[in-house]
Parts: sequence; structure tokens; C-alpha cells
Amino acid sequence: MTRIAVVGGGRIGEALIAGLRKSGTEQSDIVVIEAVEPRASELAKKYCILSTSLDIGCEGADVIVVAVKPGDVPAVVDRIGDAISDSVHESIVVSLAAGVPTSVLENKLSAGSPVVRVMPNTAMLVGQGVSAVCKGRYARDEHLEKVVTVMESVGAVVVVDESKMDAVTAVSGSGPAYFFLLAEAMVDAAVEQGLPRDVALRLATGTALGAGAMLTAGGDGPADLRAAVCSPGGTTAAAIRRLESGGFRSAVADAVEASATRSRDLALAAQKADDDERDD
Ligand SMILES: NC(=O)C1=CN([C@@H]2O[C@H](COP(=O)(O)OP(=O)(O)OC[C@H]3O[C@@H](n4cnc5c(N)ncnc54)[C@H](O)[C@@H]3O)[C@@H](O)[C@H]2O)C=CC1
Ligand SMILES: O=C(O)[C@@H]1CCC=N1
Repeated sequence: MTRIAVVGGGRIGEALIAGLRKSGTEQSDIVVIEAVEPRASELAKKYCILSTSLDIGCEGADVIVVAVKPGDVPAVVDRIGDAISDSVHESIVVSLAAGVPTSVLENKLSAGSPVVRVMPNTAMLVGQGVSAVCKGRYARDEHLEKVVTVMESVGAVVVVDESKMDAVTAVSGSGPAYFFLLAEAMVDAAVEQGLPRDVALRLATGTALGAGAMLTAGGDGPADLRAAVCSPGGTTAAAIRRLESGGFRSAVADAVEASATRSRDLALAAQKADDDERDD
């Protein structure tokens, strides 16, 4: 049994908590610490124990998950550091925040504290997330394994070096939004073609589900699967040509680059704030 404290019960905090509950983690093993009161009560009613005190909420936790906005991470981890510094129980501090390097968290905690950084995605909510996990400087394999086990209960996990986290964020962290935008565009286009919106939605989402299942079935890769839908002289080839001439592929590459750049900017900002504070 792993006791998990989640600090920040926003969209990703809820996705994690809901996914953990769905995969069998007991309500009594999850504590949420959420700053906004109605939101905190709502989460407690649905899934877990609520702690209004960060100190009490983190007490005895094996894993403390930081799920606040990147800019709020240093202040929150500072408080977590104070809360656990005298504890005999070892807690692994896990950050889900985009950009923020593990070193920024390590500098706020007692020397040698294990920190693990995770880039999850929102599909944890339905147990279909994919997360990348990397160790901080003081985390040992056993710490990484514990976090991998927690994240595996809400989806797939890959272990990467921290230097790859910006790229990971741009692909799988932000990625669900790209698919949602495609689905949204397909629904609108289907309505334009005369389909009722509810029918268009069922067709677009069912297509996403089927395509996702084929992509993850372990057989052909995306290029072969696409080629198999493109009958010679057929409808799909005509559509794909329009997507390509409309810049679809380079728009995706630009989007992934923009997300990775933003992640790097967040890292620089977090690093600068940390350096400034340590200079004072
Ligand atoms: N939304 C997503 O799909 C993903 C988000 N992330 C990362 O997860 C983090 C959270 O993102 P979201 O959930 O989207 O943001 P959000 O704004 O929905 O949630 C943040 C939550 O933290 C709470 N909070 C702020 N300060 C607090 C404090 N001192 N104590 C307790 N609670 C506090 C806020 O009230 C809010 O409910 C970010 O760092 C983001 O980079 C990572 C992967 C995917
Ligand atoms: O948009 C964001 O900054 C967060 C990180 C990855 C997904 N959502």
C-alpha cells in the first residue's frame, strides 16, 4: 500500500486521483490538499480524504505529488520541505509540473531528498494516460520504481532522462489537446456537410477510438495504417492531399516545437527565480 498526498486538485490532480481510485487505490490512501475550498470539498466527496493543512496532509505520505501551476511549485515545495523535514518517514516528492527542473525542488527540500519528475497526461482520468518519468539527483532506483508503479496504475509509463522532458511534454503532455482539436474540427466539418451534430460527434469520437486501438495494437505503424485506408483513386487519398497541401504535417511539427520551447521557457523562469532567491 502506497500512501499518496496530492497537492493541487485542479485538472491534472483530479485526473490522477480519479484514475488511482478507478484502478483500485483505496480512498483512505489518497489525501488531497487543495487551496480552493469548494473544489477541495468536491474532490473529497468524490474520491479521497481532504486535508486543509499541508503539514497534516503530507504526514506519513510515501509519495507527495505536486500538481500546482509551474509558477506555484517553488512556494508549495518550500512548504512541503518544512512539513516533512523532521519526519522519520521518507517521502518521495513528485512534480507533475511542466518545465520545472528537479533541481528547483531539491533546493527547497532537505539535503538529499528524493525527487521524481513526471509528465503525465489528462487521459489518466480514464486509466489510459501515458507518463514519462525521470529521476532527480538524489532519487534512487527504488524511488523511481515506486513512482512508476503509481503511474502505471493510471496508464503506460516510460522512463527518460530529464533532458528529454521538454520534448515529452510537447508530445504526450500537450498531445491530448491536439487530438481533441482534430476531433472538434472533424465534428464542425461534418455538420457543414449536413450531419446532425450528435451524429457527427459519435462518428468522430468512434473513429478516434478505433484509430487509437489500431495504433496501439502492436501491428502496423501510423504510415502503413494510413496507406491502408487510402484506396487508389479514392476519397481518403483526395483528403490526405488537401491536409498535406494545407500544411498539416508542418503545423504539427510547429505545434510540438512551440510546446517544447514553452516548456524550456518555464524551466528557465523557474531556474532564474531559484537562483535569485538563493542570491538574496
Ligand atoms: N492539465 C494538463 O493536462 C496537464 C497539466 N500538467 C501540469 O500539472 C500542473 C497543474 O495543472 P492543471 O491541473 O491544469 O492546473 P489547475 O489550475 O487546473 O490546477 C492547479 C490547482 O492547484 C491549486 N493550488 C494552487 N496553489 C495551491 C496550494 N498552495 N495548495 C494547494 N492547492 C493549490 C489550485 O487551486 C488549482 O486547483 C501544472 O504544473 C501543469 O504544468 C501536466 C500534464 C498535463
Ligand atoms: O499546457 C500545459 O502547460 C500543461 C502541461 C502539459 C499539458 N498541459
